[in-house]
Amino acid sequence: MGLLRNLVDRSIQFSGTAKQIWQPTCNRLLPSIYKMSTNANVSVAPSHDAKQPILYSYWRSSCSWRVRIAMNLKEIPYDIKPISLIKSGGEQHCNEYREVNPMEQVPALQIDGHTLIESVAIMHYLEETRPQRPLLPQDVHKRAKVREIVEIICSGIQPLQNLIVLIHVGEEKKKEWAQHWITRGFRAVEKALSTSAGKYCVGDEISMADCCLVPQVFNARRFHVDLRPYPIILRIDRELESNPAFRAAHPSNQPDCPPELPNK
Ligand SMILES: O=C(O)/C=C\C(=O)CC(=O)CC(=O)O
Repeated sequence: MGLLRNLVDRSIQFSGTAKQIWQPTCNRLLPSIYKMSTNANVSVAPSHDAKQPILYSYWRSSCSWRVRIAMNLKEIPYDIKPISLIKSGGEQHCNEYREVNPMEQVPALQIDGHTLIESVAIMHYLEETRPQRPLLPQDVHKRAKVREIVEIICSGIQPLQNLIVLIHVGEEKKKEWAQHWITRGFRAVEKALSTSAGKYCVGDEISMADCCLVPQVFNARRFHVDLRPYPIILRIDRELESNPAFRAAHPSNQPDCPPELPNK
């Protein structure tokens, strides 16, 4: 399996025709390969095992992605139930899903007989019930720093550039709008990191802040934000790129990722 995984991992270095042929195959293979190595069960149907958590997720929802990373880091087995935010006007708005998440957003997590919504609340629940591989530091000041970075991203950036807001802003203005709010927030994140970062956002241990940062960097790239003014953000993103828990949670490794990635 190590060899196969290595081969698939290396496919991201391919370019041109080789990439066109190999990449769709990889997109299909990766979920099962990562499933073998990270416990993330990516079957589309809900699990028959009532104890197995179900994560309602969309491949490039950054909020779903945060939770996928946290689940993978803590090695919690789970099934993914994809909710398409775009198909037929958005499956998140259908009556059945509104019962799961009245906010009509992803993620939602069914776990321990409860349905939880809101990615940060979910990460805290996981932290409190599954303390293995902690995502908050012991030191109170470091914990405050983690929460500060989480808050900047999850309250100060992402909600301003999420799908419902961009639909409201309109096709013509959405890129500039997203760039404005991401740039404003990343200035603050970079400043926070200048005193808190070690190898990762806060010191040398991966925390909730890293679970939130990496998906937000993906969004920044999607909206063509100039990331050169944020060298610490870029360094940490690069550092985490090869981490198996982060790789398995990446949009391109999700069962609902389209074979041809949309370019906007
Ligand atoms: O594929 C799409 O076009 C629709 C939805 C998204 O991107 C997800 C978001 O709303 C962005 C986010 O989670 O930050």
